[in-house]
Amino acid sequence: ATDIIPVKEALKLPAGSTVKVRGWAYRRRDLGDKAFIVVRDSTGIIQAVFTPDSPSHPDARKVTVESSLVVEGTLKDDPRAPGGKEIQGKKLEIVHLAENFPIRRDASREFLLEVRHLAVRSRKMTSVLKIRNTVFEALHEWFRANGYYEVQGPMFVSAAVEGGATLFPVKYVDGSTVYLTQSSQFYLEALIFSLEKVYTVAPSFRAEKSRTRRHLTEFWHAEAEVAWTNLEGIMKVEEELVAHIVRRVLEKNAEDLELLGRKTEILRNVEPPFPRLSYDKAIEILQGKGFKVSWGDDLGADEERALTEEFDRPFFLYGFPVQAKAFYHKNDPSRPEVTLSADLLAPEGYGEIIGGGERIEKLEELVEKIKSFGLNPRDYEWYLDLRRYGSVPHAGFGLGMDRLVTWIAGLEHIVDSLPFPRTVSRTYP
Ligand SMILES: NC(=O)C[C@H]([NH3+])C(=O)NS(=O)(=O)OC[C@H]1O[C@@H](n2cnc3c(N)ncnc32)[C@H](O)[C@@H]1O
Ligand SMILES: [Mg+2]
Repeated sequence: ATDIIPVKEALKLPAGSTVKVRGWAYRRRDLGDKAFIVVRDSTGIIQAVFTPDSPSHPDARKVTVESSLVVEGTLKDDPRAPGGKEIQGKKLEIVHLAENFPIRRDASREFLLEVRHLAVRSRKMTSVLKIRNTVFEALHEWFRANGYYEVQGPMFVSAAVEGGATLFPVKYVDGSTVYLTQSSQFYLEALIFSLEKVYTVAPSFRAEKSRTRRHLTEFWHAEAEVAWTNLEGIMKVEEELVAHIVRRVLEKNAEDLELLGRKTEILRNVEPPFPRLSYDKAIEILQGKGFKVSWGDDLGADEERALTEEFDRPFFLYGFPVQAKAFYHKNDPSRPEVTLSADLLAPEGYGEIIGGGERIEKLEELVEKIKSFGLNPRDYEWYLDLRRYGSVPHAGFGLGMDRLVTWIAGLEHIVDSLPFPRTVSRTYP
């Protein structure tokens, strides 16, 4: 009996080989009395043709798109077929005859989101998911190879990390109101007193009102925290990590990047050290480009997009004004109006993929900062405790995994970077 092999392996065999593959009918058409079925499995697609002399010909003509099946036959070279080979079908087992598959080639973007549970079968989505897999795998690989411990923070939390405006309140079992986590940062800061270098990969939740191509309401957030280090130290971690991830995708997903039509030259520039641009200089550049920005303003997607035009690789934007960053950022002692913060911006218009910096390690300074932001120190009691018992200089960052995948894969919209996106207007399927 012939063993079932992946489509990708079958395509490597010489003409005349007997092959057996299984998967789903990706395409289906009849040409005269020949029944053509393009079989898809997780490794690729291959065309099979059944002619009237094959006992399976009647079944082949019954096959509908997305029917699950097993096909056996002899390989023949055919430059017109995908992968340059075609199976001369001998045997066909229909595992399940699909009902009328609702996705057509001209399906709208909105419809494809509505039936995302079926649209994930597309070759584009399959390639994106393989790239996403490599991004997550490479991130864990780098952290593990560099002495970090993987830890987990809670998803139910009691206070905002990144401002109250994007908190999702949840009615807890005891009737109290808690929130979905915006960031595991504070919990990582607690854990460095045990493990010194920690990271986590978990969902974070933001009730973002803005409909943009880079905001989700639930996104995958890789965060790290490192004791004894500073802004420069954490930027070095970030650039080595991102360079490692991009290198791995270039190594392992060349075919996927090609299927997506992704030009990869710029990804080959992703080697440390990344350029560093001060916020001051960024404001000058933007004003020079005609943007109506003044020093102190936060920078939005348009401003970031304009800045990325100055670079052909990811770059750090550092030294944000105090009022443009969250309360926990440490003020620069030599210039108290700015923080020891840095965002990492991806080129080609993608903008911010990482936010991070040095944390305030002195109790009094942190209490003052919390109050100056109009927040109540009592809401941050346990976080303040971390400054009462052997406080240390420390820094960390948060990397948006979906944004990173969007940039590396060269996607139009962040919703295309993960299987089941959650946005302002979508929580289905
Ligand atoms: N441990 C830390 O220092 C992380 C810090 N508390 C934090 O949450 N920073 S951040 O708000 O800039 O978010 C970090 C990154 O998280 C991503 N991010 C942030 N918000 C979103 C939304 N809404 N959708 C998708 N991705 C998002 C984006 O890449 C940001 O650069
Ligand atoms: Mg940010």
